[in-house]
Amino acid sequence: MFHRKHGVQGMSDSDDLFIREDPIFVNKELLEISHLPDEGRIVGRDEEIGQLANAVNPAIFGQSPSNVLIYGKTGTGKSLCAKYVSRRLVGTAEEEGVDAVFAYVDCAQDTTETQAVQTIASSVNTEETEIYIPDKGISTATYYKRLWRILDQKYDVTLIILDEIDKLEDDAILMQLSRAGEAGKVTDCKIGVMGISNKIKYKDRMDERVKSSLCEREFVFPPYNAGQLNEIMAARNDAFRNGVLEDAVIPRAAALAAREHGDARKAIDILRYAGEIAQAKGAETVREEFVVQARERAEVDRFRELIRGSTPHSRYVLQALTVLSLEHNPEGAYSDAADETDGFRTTRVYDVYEQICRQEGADTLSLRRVRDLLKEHAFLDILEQSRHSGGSAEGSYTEHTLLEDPEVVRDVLAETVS
Ligand SMILES: Nc1ncnc2c1ncn2[C@@H]1O[C@H](COP(=O)(O)OP(=O)(O)OP(=O)(O)O)[C@@H](O)[C@H]1O
Repeated sequence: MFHRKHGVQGMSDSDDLFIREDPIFVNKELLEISHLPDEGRIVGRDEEIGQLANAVNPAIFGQSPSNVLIYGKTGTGKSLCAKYVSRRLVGTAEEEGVDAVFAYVDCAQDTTETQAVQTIASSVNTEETEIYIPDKGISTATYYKRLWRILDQKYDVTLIILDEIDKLEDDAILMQLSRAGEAGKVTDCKIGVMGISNKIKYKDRMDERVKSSLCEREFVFPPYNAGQLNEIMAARNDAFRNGVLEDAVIPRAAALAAREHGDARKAIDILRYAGEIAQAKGAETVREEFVVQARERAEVDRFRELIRGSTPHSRYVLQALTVLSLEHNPEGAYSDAADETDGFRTTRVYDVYEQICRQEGADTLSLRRVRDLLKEHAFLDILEQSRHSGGSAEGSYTEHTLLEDPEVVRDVLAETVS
């Protein structure tokens, strides 16, 4: 009986179990982070795009492009501009009769040399080469051999984008890529590397030889201001149905994102989440009040993304500061205003860090290394550092204040415990 009734209902032409038309979004892909906008939608990066293009320009004549390193805080358009310039370069080179290709590697995903070389080889390979690149099961050396053969056989120029290059376990692949030509492994194809990092000190860790060959040109992308974030979002407002997005939403989201980090990813996330909140509430329009809730969600996501693939010690250091912040400001007492919480001196953070290492059964890093890790977190606005003068007896010292909500940090760190 039930089946029959259900069947009849299912067959009627007005089954309202599913929503057939999204009432809020009409083209939601525009708000997906992986979406690569067209030129008209890239805002405030003309200069950076021009400089990058200039660095790789020789490639369109089949000559060696400069190797570049792009630095900047998260969400400043580094990956976007690198991919955009590479895509245009391949098109222009083709018009000039030069076979060009680019490969994109997310080094937070492909952290080992083998994974990275496999990704490059499989992304530039085509059926014509009749070379097989298995997902796994062959040695790193064999992946390289096959990669060099593909490059020689098919291309005049190859650009390799290594995003989050600092997440690579070591410099081995950089060494190989930078020396492929001179070592005679690849004779007919020029290789250019675009490294991307949000660790401003990354270069200091590089092997000297790799550094001199890979850092021919360096660019630093600044954070966006509210006006630019406004434009970036406005250029994608056709993700929403006509008339659904209330006028105050984008300016509010832009103001929030600019005040905190100038991060376009976060701004776009806020906009998408505000739409999803409207959907979930069955609201007819996306209202300004949804932006505040959306921001909280975007903040958690942003933090999760920031520490994705970070080293255990980088997380222990953060955990130490979080423990101190929570002790100082017990559950629920945290306020958004960072200046209401006191900072903690490096030595205090280090003491707690040592305890955490003991619990985790890990050896401790030196105080100097921990200081560097704290600096890296400060660059990404996870924490803030302030210098204090302790008087003649004490000398000056640094204090660290967590800028993220310590409860969010604690929860996200707990998810990623190895
Ligand atoms: N100038 C811009 N115009 C339009 N969209 C932008 C712009 N800059 C960034 N975006 C968008 O913001 C998001 C984040 O940008 P992107 O991934 O390039 O940042 P990133 O600097 O590489 O950050 P991360 O270091 O976290 O990887 C993407 O969806 C991108 O399309």
